[in-house]
Amino acid sequence: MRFSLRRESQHLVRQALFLPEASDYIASSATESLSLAQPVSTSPFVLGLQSQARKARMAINVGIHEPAERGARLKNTLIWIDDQGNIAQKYSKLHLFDVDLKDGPRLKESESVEAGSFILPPFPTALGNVGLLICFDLRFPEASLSLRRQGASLITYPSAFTVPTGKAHWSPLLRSRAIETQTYVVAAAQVGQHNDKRVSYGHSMAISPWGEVLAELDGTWGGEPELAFFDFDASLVEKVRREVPLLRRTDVYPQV
Ligand SMILES: O=C(O)CNC(=O)[C@H](CS)NC(=O)CCC(=O)C(=O)O
Repeated sequence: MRFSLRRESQHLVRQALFLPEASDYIASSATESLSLAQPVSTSPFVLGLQSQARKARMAINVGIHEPAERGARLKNTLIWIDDQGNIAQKYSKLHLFDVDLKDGPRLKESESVEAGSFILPPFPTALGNVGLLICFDLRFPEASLSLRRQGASLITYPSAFTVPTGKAHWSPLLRSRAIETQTYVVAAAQVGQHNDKRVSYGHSMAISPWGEVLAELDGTWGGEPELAFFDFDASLVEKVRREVPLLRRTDVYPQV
């Protein structure tokens, strides 16, 4: 599932493409996932995207797997390829998805993945200051609030949500993160059946800092990747923050 973002000015159209978490592959076991991971610098998948970004002069945000430095582990990593094709930023998922739902699925991300250890400070792009988080990170508002405090105007959550948790939580979580941080939220999502063990909920979404759903894809895999478009407007971020100032009571609760 693909997702795109467009910004237009009088003489210039700048675009960025947002792809889901684990866009390189979704494996059916920890062992298979470990065997498929490639270093970012030599991964044909990543090199191909870098070359496309360079040709199209378009930034690409994409989730991939990479081998961890130590041991037989992976990192669940998100990279920002700039419009010159360089890997400009890299973030690894902080919160690992270990769940055991009675009616399924059971997933233990920590069996193969080593958690990241830092929040990447938001970085300037044609779409304002972008903050990177991944999928299950969506359930931890501390991370997005920290990015907001550090100046983010857009936060991405590339995802591969499960169907039951997606039905129950996906849209309210995304809208809550956008409303409480007053940032754009972009969540490109895997969709459909990957293998015997994995199905993803889909419903890629872009949400405004006011909480409005600007673009949404459905939860069905039609055999071809789909694109949704929205426009980024930096002045809307300023407007929402000016109209509804969120002054925190950090004398009462901790600042994150
Ligand atoms: O496994 C891979 O290769 C890629 N990683 C994922 O798909 C991850 C870990 S299993 N999925 C999630 O975090 C879903 C979160 C979710 O569904 C929720 O928070 O409800």
